[in-house]
Amino acid sequence: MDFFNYKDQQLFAEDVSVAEIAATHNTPCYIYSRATIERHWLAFDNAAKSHPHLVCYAVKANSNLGVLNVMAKMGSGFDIVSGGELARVIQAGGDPSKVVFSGVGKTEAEIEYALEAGIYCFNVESEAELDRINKVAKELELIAPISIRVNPDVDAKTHPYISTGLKANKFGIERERAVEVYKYAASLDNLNVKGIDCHIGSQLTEIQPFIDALDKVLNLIDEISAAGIQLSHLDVGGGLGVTYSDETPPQPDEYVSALLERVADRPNLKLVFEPGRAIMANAGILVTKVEFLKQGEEKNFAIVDAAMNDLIRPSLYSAWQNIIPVDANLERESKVYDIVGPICETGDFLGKDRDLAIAADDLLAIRSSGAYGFTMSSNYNSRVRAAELMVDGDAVHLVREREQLEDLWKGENLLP
Ligand SMILES: Cc1ncc(COP(=O)(O)O)c(C=O)c1O
Ligand SMILES: N[C@@H](CCCC[NH3+])C(=O)O
Repeated sequence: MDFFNYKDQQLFAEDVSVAEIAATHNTPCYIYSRATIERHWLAFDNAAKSHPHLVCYAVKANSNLGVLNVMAKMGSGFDIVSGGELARVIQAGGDPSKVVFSGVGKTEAEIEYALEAGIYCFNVESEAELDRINKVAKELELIAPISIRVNPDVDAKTHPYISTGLKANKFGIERERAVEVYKYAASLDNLNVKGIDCHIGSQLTEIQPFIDALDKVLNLIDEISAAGIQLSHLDVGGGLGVTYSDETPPQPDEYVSALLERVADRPNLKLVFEPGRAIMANAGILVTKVEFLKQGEEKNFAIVDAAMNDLIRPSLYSAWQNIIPVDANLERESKVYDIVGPICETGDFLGKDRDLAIAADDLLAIRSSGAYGFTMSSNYNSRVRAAELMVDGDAVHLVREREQLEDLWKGENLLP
């Protein structure tokens, strides 16, 4: 079921007309659907019911407090990569004891904050990090729960910028050295070695790389166990892809079932999932208004009021996201356009060569923008950041106000 759909050729978010939201809250704005978030999160959780598990939503995909609050209310765990994300989880009512802390560069201050908050586990990426966590835990007279992220050297067959499980990537510990590093971790007094972790990349559209990585990690768990270290959980990371155009990734329940099959003979090994994109991407759209249509010598441009600072995926990864009219009932001449923003970069585009029937002042919706949309936005060109709205049935909640131009324009005289 798609909660962003046309009714009488008008785009709706659940029960609310997108044009009405744009009229009230202005553009560009992100609109999220609560029902979609819940449906996607539950797809993971329900599919894993038969096995001990924890779904830890990857906060980096979308850290809006309203979004986190929807997840917290369902009992979700969270995968974080900074102290800032932990603060947001706590502010949104999330349970710190269900938080896993990933990332290669945790600072002492972040480790201290997470230890005091009582998180579930640190996913550790190097020996130097083990030493740092041990040191901070000792100073606080606490024991830090840890997993080690292992790099299984599996090709995720995704965009090179978002592939993380190859030897050439900065993430995790090489498979060959893993047992040795586990022994080292177990020798440190203020660490509790609880689990193992792996994450091979994002936007994976095939199941096989996940299975290959899992099999390698299960093998490793046996080796670690033979070395006298018993692990109680396996964090399989995130990375399940979504449909942006014609990709056919496995559905969350297929993905979870395929992984569960491999651990059926390990009923005490808790599985941790870290999905981000699969929950949020298609739970959000970015709405933008056409400012001008411009005829170039070789191309037609639709200059819109959203830009690469609002949604950087097309510029950064050449990502394709569907762009559709909010009102599909307008009489317009159809042309092929590049949809571009006002930023002073040739790379500032949201879509290229799109067949659209539009005119100035029309509204467009950029689909699949709920993940890695607002969280990767910036103030580049001193542009204000978009508002974020959450639709819940027929109610619309402003879950983050648009930044105000005045705040940017006030300026202070910083020179003596
Ligand atoms: C460690 C870790 N976990 C989870 C995720 C979430 O990934 P995705 O949004 O692809 O599910 C990422 C990002 O790729 C990650 O680096
Ligand atoms: N930001 C990326 C995904 C990176 C995943 C984070 N580990 C995207 O938009 O596709």
